Amino acid sequence: MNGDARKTAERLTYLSGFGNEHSSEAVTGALPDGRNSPQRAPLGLYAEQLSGTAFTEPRAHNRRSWLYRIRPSAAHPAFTRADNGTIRTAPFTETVPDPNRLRWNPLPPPPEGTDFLGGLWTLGGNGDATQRTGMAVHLYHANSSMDRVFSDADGELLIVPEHGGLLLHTEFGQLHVEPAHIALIPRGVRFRVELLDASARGYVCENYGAPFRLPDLGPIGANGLANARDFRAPVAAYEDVEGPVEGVNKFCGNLWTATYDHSPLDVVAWHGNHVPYAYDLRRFNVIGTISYDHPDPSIFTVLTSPSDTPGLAGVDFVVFAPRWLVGENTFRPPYFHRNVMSEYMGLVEGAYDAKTAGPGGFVPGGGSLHNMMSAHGPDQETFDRASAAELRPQKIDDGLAFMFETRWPVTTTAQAARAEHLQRDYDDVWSGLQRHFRPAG
Ligand SMILES: O=C(O)Cc1cc(O)ccc1O
Ligand SMILES: [Fe+2]
Repeated sequence: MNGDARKTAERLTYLSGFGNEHSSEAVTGALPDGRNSPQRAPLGLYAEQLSGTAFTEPRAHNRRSWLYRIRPSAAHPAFTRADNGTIRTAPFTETVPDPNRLRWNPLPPPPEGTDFLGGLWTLGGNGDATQRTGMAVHLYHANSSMDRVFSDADGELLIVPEHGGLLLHTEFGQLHVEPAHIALIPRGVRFRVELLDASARGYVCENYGAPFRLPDLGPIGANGLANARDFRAPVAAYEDVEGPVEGVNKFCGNLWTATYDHSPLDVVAWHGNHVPYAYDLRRFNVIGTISYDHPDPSIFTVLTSPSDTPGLAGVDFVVFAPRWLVGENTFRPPYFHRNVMSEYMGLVEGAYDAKTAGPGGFVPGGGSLHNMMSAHGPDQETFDRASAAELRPQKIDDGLAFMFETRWPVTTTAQAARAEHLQRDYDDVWSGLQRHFRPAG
């Protein structure tokens, strides 16, 4: 337990909103007035732009921030290659794409002294980081805080803690996340992860494509799903540390390291819209049927990374949050289906309404992969129970599951395909489904 860090974490204040032009200064007067790059930036700081989209992308999607820092990021020696550990990056070519339904138990505990970066373990993904397409699914299990600073040039990181609180020290300031929260670290933003508990476990979606944004709401209207004001951006906070600090950079799939002679988390003020966020998934405004049928899970989209085809996401982040089920004459759990999209699902707490809970099932920290067109849906127990249930209004409040849903099939890494914690009997959850057909009615 890290008491001091927890106190710091609990006292943090934040800026509200998603995609705004935020601005923050840790020292009054550090932000230049009326221009981004004056001849001499205030307080002897260096001005630096960090781009999240091409300069020329449409204004509505353009992402960039201006950072005012003690030293410019350019002040570093050459990077040299470091061991990639258990991190893999797209293209994923270690195995062939698998049409089977796959499910894993949680990652086993790592050796003592494993930090967030060392504890990152790639399950699989798609696309190509050098083409800025696709995504990766990683898990993490760590028992030590980072004393190095990480940045990912390949994509943005959506962190979904399942166990253990995290204090994220980023260039933009600090963010505190606990299980049932998410953190979003944009491409290239440097950060280190301090653990608030003895260990930390969770999931990471690495998005190589367009930055995650809030989905359009269409006929839902101007409010609902994840409300922008519930996203929290950090206030500026800087480390004024002289002395060696290791910086690790993931670039086109490989880790590279350099020893800085100062902390690169030295941003005294910033403004812009390419910023990290935290969001509490319990704030998600769940919308569902108040008449009949089970709505498609797109209604639960928190964030989407669009591709070049409207409506076809590179990856959607979808949450199955506590909600009421009231559908009349309706099979209420997720239906049987074959989806053209590929679905990786994880569980933050409790149980999921399409799967029986318990050891050997879909458990917190575990995950399932239903690749495109794979036939899946409720397991036999769930089907039998829900087909016979009395359809009173029913509150689902015993779990928090999520899905990374992507337009491309997910190819697993060799370590995921061979993992000890892969459930080799997963198909059995559907094997007991009986025929009930009565041609005579
Ligand atoms: O497979 C799953 O459990 C995810 C899912 C949930 C749902 O409510 C409808 C479709 C779907 O793929
Ligand atoms: Fe599904």
